[in-house]
Amino acid sequence: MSLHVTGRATYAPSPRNVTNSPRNVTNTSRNVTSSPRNVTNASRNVTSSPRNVPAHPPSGELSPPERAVLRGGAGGFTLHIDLEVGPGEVLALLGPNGSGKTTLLRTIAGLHPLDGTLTVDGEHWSDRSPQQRSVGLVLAQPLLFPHLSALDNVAYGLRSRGHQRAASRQRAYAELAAVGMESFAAQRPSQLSSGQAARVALARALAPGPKVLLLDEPLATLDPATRSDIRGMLRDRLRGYPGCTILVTHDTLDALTVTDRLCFLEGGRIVATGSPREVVARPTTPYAARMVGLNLLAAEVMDGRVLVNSNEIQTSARIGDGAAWVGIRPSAISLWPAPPHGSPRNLWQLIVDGIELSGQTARVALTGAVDVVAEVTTAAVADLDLRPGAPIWVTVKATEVDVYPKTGGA
Ligand SMILES: Nc1ncnc2c1ncn2[C@@H]1O[C@H](COP(=O)(O)OP(=O)(O)OP(=O)(O)O)[C@@H](O)[C@H]1O
Repeated sequence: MSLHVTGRATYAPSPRNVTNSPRNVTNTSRNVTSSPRNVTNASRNVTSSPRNVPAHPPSGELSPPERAVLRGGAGGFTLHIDLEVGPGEVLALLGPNGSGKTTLLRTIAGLHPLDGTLTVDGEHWSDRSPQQRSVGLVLAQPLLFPHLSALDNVAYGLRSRGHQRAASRQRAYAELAAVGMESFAAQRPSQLSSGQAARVALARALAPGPKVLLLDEPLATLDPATRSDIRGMLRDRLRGYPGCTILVTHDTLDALTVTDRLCFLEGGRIVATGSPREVVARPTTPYAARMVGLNLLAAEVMDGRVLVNSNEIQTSARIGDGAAWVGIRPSAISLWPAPPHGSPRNLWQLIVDGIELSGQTARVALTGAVDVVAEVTTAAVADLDLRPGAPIWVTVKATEVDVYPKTGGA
């Protein structure tokens, strides 16, 4: 099973979009909460539930932020995509708000038109209706049918595809067992915790054996402890799934621990891809660097000298001339009240821009000749009397500065 999607998906700038937009159907909170039908079979949203499709919402009915989202901004939006997902591969789709992640999922599910081609398992899907696509979908809200048991929620997709009741329930039971929920088979959604409901939602999406599994921030609404639990379950369950999975997330841990490959979207384009290991070691976009907590500086290498904002950076790395990235781990940055002496190192006097505490560690944003974040102990914050606006001496050993070409890395 493999998936290849290439082409464009566009939202026109015209406000007329509001009346036709598929986004009206699945993504506004009104639709999501009003009908669980939205979830189990993406196609149903569009065709079979008029309740969900406000044909001509009176202009006063939408709030200004809702209208802005539906319009896609004054200039509209175009997703340019060329993406392959291999058999059994779990791909993380990452990027800032509005970069096109959900649009890509919707395009694959057939809920948004594609000007291009989509092949899955060698079959052309571009002209198929959403109903004809073998897609499982999980959203942030599990949206289970409240009047059905967990078992019948999971069996629903099979039943609606014409499978016998007994066979559907047997399969549904196996799917519940695969996510550790067999003992909750008879429970109604109102009797389940948020984590249990998330497990049932995954079982429901996988029960019909879809070729493609689309997960749009499935852990986003869970509390941290449940999230960590469900993240482990997701990783285990997906390991045995032969189809193609795309997981949209804003969470670094989800991306690094659940997926095989990371794909970064920005402004509707793929700007970087790489394995979790590659992205952690050498991110190539500021967004990716922030996600993995690395300082990333745009540099130019000229005659072997590495320049950031015309400041030379000392590094033991050697690369050819041209555009490059400089990567510095926050923990490799040392702060001093006065300039220290010693081995070859970078020395700057910078200004403290902000301080964030997390347990025993503080992240100190620094600005000046270079803009970096340093990670120090909270004790150091007190000892150095760090506060926004204060000058501070900053060193980084040459051996701690990685330099790589802008075209390399992930
Ligand atoms: N129905 C629509 N009509 C017009 N523009 C839309 C519509 N839906 C989304 N857009 C615009 O398309 C762009 C991409 O939106 P999309 O929801 O795909 O982003 P995203 O990366 O999933 O964002 P987030 O992380 O906030 O969920 C945004 O500029 C958005 O405003």
